[in-house]
Amino acid sequence: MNTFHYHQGDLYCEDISLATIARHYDTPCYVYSGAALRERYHSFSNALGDGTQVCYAVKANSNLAVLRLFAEMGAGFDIVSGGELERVLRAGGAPQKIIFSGVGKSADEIRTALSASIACLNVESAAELWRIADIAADMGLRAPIALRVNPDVDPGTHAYIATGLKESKFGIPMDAARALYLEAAKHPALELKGIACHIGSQLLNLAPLGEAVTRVRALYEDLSAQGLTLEHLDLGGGVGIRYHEENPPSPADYAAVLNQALQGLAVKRAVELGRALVGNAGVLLTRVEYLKDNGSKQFCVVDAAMNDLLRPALYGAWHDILPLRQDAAAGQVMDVVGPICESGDFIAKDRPVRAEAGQLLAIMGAGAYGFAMSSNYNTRPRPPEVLVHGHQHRLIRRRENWDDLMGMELP
Ligand SMILES: Cc1ncc(COP(=O)(O)O)c(C=O)c1O
Ligand SMILES: N[C@@H](CCCC[NH3+])C(=O)O
Repeated sequence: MNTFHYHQGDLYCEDISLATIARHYDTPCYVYSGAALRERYHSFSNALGDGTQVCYAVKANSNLAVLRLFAEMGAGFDIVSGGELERVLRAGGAPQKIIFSGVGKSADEIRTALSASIACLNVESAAELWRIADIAADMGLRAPIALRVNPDVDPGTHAYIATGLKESKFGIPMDAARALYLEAAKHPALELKGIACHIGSQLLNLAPLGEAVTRVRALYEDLSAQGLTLEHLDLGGGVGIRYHEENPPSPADYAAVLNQALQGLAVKRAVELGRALVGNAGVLLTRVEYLKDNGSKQFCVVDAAMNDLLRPALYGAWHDILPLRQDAAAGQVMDVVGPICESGDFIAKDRPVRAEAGQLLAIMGAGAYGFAMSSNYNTRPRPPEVLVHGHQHRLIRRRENWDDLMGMELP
């Protein structure tokens, strides 16, 4: 699907030029394609088939309108906080399709999740398991749980987003999990539902995932042999996308890896996909403020910064930058930087960009972990978010104003 494409020299999102959107909402501004969000969800859910519940990982992009769109298509949700639970419920997500991951669930978050009757809490330590059991007993309920296991595989991704190595804070080591399941099975306030696992994000090679799923299967079969039959396997998320020249796995490749590792096993499956569903459905529009020549180095200073899109500063991540008006002339090699007072505030380093002051640019691949990781650093208002459907555009979150930024009234 050609979501973002040039038409007569102008960059379009679906049937509307991004320059029209930039004029309407000003910059910086996030723009998402409704058609691309739908297409990505359907591609994955069709490839994975009926036995697999696709749970959208809310952390990637938690805009309420985006969540509603996924809820309407039948998605479940993977949440990691009470705030994300509140968002999913407000967006109309079904509680019985919500799974709650994360290493540090507070007592309040656990109580709220149990009151909402969500599908499953993915437990990341023995201490958390017994906290959940105590709270559920106190509420007179049985808590539906899975243990998130740490399969100790190297996902071959950026160290900050690898989660399934034994030195990472996530999950419970396989052997400890085996013993913990048998202990948990005796607790009257715990209902053992499944096994969960997630090895990392932006996976481009799925072999480590296949290995992890094979280890999860072995645990499942071992527990079954001991009389503990679980209902589902939650195989995490992490499918990578193309930011630059990567060759990411297709939904069919992903389904094939899971099917191969689970061949012949009749058990329900869930996946927790974030980036692969939203990453390439969104862009961040920005305007060039100044060109600056420091003698040895040229800079293109734009009005978007690390507070709007943190990925380049945090991971050295690459995002393509396209002009909204195509220009045949060759670009000049520059650093594309924002107005924030940090040398780490860059969108791109040593990038050929054809830019002049006032020109509009699109930072591509910004639909996942873009707005979701934005902040008010340097007291900058967070940008608006806009959803496109065909020629229609709709504001789905307004730009923050000074009152939003101040946070309090002085007496
Ligand atoms: C437990 C869990 N589930 C799902 C995700 C979503 O990952 P991704 O956006 O890479 O699909 C993450 C993030 O890595 C995660 O930690
Ligand atoms: N924030 C990361 C992904 C984190 C995945 C969440 N566990 C990124 O932008 O690539």
